[in-house]
Amino acid sequence: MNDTAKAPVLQIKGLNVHYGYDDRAVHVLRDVDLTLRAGEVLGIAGESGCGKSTLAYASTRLLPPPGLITGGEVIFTSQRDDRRFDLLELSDEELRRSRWDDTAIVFQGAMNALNPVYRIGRQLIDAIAAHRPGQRAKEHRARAAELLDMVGISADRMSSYPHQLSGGMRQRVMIAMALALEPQVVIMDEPTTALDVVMQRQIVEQLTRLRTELGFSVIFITHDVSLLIELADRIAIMYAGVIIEDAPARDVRHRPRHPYTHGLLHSFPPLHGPRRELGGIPGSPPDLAALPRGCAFAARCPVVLDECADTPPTLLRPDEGSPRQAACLHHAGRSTPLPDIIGAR
Ligand SMILES: Nc1ncnc2c1ncn2[C@@H]1O[C@H](COP(=O)(O)OP(=O)(O)OP(=O)(O)O)[C@@H](O)[C@H]1O
Repeated sequence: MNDTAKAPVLQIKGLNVHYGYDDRAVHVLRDVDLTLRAGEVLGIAGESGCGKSTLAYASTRLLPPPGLITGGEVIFTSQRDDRRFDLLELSDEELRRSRWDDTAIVFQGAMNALNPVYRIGRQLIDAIAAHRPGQRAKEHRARAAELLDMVGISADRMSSYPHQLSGGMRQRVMIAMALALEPQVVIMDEPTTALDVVMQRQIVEQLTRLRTELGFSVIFITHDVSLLIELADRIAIMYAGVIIEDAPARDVRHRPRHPYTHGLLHSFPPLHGPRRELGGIPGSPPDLAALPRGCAFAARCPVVLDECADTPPTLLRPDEGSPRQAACLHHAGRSTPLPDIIGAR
């Protein structure tokens, strides 16, 4: 089955977020469209401040003030029954029922969200019991032990307090908690960033295995595109609050279309394969409160054209049915195969 043939499980459509109110509000997410398909790992990468966390929070209705969703839809389509709804339209009660059961979230620094005064077994059991009140305590306990085992932590650790576990183990407990109710979608925002490379690698491998075993879909957010290349089926690159490239991971790796993607790839050492020269991207992202009229990346772009200053590029497919999209004037209106402009220069 090709990438676009799988059923969509989460469709983010025209999502807009502002921070602040009145004429001082800053438009942070601008018309974001993104589709997560059944069983897929969709990676989202971009430098700090480009809106990745805002996207995760907004699409799960967890955006704290002064963030405000100012437009769009987040359609969840269950793969197990015939439920289909816009998460942004749910009542608080409906949202409470859907959260963790349909969509679970592991946030940045989630390992610090464990309560220091309760044993980890207790915290897992409480989370399961809150959503499965019909089950017996014995079943909750067995499920908690099974979940810990799934993430490679022995069940006798149930009686440990969070401070008795390493950072990597605590993060795995949080992943176990997210998987407790067998959600169909798991959103992970920088789940491995605070960990060392070895632990990061172990968690990513574990996640890949669990995804295959349990069949959930993942949105994995990180600033490290090299990590996504290992893990994701598809990668969306964000810059200044918009998606600027969305393509299968292998295409992002071998033939990035957007000069920003190309720059990101040369900002992190690859986890595998030949070494490449690390250049980084000179300059820094623009102030979202004062975006330029044309392409937001123009000032940093190594292949900028004159018209980039005035014409904002839109996310386009080279042709109907292509799994790739890029928002760059170099690619606008061209048919496949797109010339690899960046490589050619
Ligand atoms: N509470 C807030 N009030 C005002 N602006 C905010 C607030 N939180 C975030 N922003 C702005 O929104 C933009 C996007 O931030 P966001 O945290 O979503 O980016 P990110 O890509 O996840 O970055 P990081 O990787 O550093 O978490 C940034 O420019 C930030 O300054």
